[in-house]
Amino acid sequence: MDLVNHLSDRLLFAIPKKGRLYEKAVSILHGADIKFHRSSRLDIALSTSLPIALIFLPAADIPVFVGEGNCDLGITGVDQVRESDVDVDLPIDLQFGSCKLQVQVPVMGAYKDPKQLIGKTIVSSFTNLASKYFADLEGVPVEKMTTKVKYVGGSVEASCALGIADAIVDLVESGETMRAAGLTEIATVLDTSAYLIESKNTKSDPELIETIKSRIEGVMTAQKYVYCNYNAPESILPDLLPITPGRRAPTISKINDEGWVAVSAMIERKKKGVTMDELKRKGAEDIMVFEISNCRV
Ligand SMILES: Nc1ncnc2c1ncn2[C@@H]1O[C@H](COP(=O)(O)OP(=O)(O)OP(=O)(O)O)[C@@H](O)[C@H]1O
Ligand SMILES: O=P(O)(O)OC[C@H]1O[C@H](OP(=O)(O)OP(=O)(O)O)[C@H](O)[C@@H]1O
Repeated sequence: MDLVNHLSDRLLFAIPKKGRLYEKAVSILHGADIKFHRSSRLDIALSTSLPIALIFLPAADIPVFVGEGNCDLGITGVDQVRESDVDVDLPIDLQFGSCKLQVQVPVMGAYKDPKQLIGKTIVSSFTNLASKYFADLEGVPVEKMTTKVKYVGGSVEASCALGIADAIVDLVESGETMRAAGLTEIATVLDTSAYLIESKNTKSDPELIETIKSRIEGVMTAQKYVYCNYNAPESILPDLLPITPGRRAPTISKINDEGWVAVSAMIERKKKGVTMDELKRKGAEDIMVFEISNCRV
């Protein structure tokens, strides 16, 4: 099939083809009802529900494709955007892929402060960010700094033990990889998470871009909130409504029981246990919580 000929009037959306961001990025597409079928080994998939072509690319290449306008939208880590130094918009924090880019040194070694690494050798997959960090520490432009920054594409954490680095700059989430390699962090270069990124040079239909963004925002909201419903005597509503104020306001409905009402409101998922406890304590009954599979707010 000549896929490229089908792309001209489609919005191009770059998605990580593998690695840490792949599954969650695809689950956001599903949540946003962007349907597609990806044939095995094919890096382009046409959406069957919207005029979108999904382009599966390495997370590290996505900022450049979006920055140069080859793709209209993308999903990747802020770390990759900053490393590529491209000018793109970052409209939505997708609330996954959170980690820190950190300076790491051998636990038993002499280095306790990043300034002690000036003039030493640093290994990283993020050579631009690492270079800028150490140039700032030295107070000179990157071209004039004495610290050497070398590129390694993977297993960066082995570099100190192998004797090719005094320190590394690498991503840390749980810290397991770092600790297993006998390293500890002494500074943070960047906090990162996955974002929807948007080209500043897109020629795609602005309405379609707004639709996609609004759907993805809906997925984010559906993940953040659950729907809470309870019955209560109308007389105690002043005690209960401050616990469930809703995003805009709670819905209050009459029920077929004199003096009683039903209340429903979106509540924050992470507070649902505490919210239900408090409602019960203050006199609410029949308290139920439902998943929100999707929404527009
Ligand atoms: N341990 C982690 N926890 C959370 N997010 C991470 C972690 N490691 C990487 N990321 C995020 O995922 C992005 C892609 O990292 P990943 O290691 O999956 O890269 P990859 O090179 O595309 O895949 P692979 O390592 O399989 O070759 C990173 O730029 C970062 O934003
Ligand atoms: O703090 P942790 O939870 O251990 O995560 C950190 C590790 O995750 C990433 O690598 P990944 O496992 O994706 O493989 P890679 O080294 O091949 O990039 C990163 O490069 C670290 O090595």
